[in-house]
Amino acid sequence: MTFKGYKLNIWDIGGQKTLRPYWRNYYEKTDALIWVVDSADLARLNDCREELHNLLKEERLFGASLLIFANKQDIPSALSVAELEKALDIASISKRHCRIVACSAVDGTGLLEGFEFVVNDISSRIYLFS
Ligand SMILES: Nc1nc2c(ncn2[C@@H]2O[C@H](COP(=O)(O)OP(=O)(O)OP(=O)(O)O)[C@@H](O)[C@H]2O)c(=O)[nH]1
Repeated sequence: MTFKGYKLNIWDIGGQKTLRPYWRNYYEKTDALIWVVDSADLARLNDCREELHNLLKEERLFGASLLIFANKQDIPSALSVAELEKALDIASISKRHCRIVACSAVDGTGLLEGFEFVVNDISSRIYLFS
């Protein structure tokens, strides 16, 4: 995908438990993590928080920008960004460029805002070190 003149190579990696051991195959040279949360699925929030915080311990991902998409905002019962920040303990994520953006993959809300954050954050890093 090309966005704002940058070519993005994006891998959609399944979140199911059986697929999680394969996540490690994608850590090398990853510039950004996009963590998509089902904001309407309260039952999986604890698991979601634990997996996210475990993933962030991975040394090879220390430099990666983190975008959290609070997806499914089109569903009336979806948690707000503020509620998700609390449930996922986002405040404890330090030393990392992190943004949480409300979105809906169904109607497209928030997707541009999220990708703009990712691309701006990565590009500012690239220019800083080049
Ligand atoms: N209402 C609504 N439904 C959505 C939205 N995004 C995805 N879905 C639905 O949620 C279901 C699961 O979507 P997937 O894209 O398969 O979810 P996934 O997270 O990629 O699943 P894994 O790859 O197994 O982790 C599908 O029925 C989608 O249509 C959204 O923003 N709003």
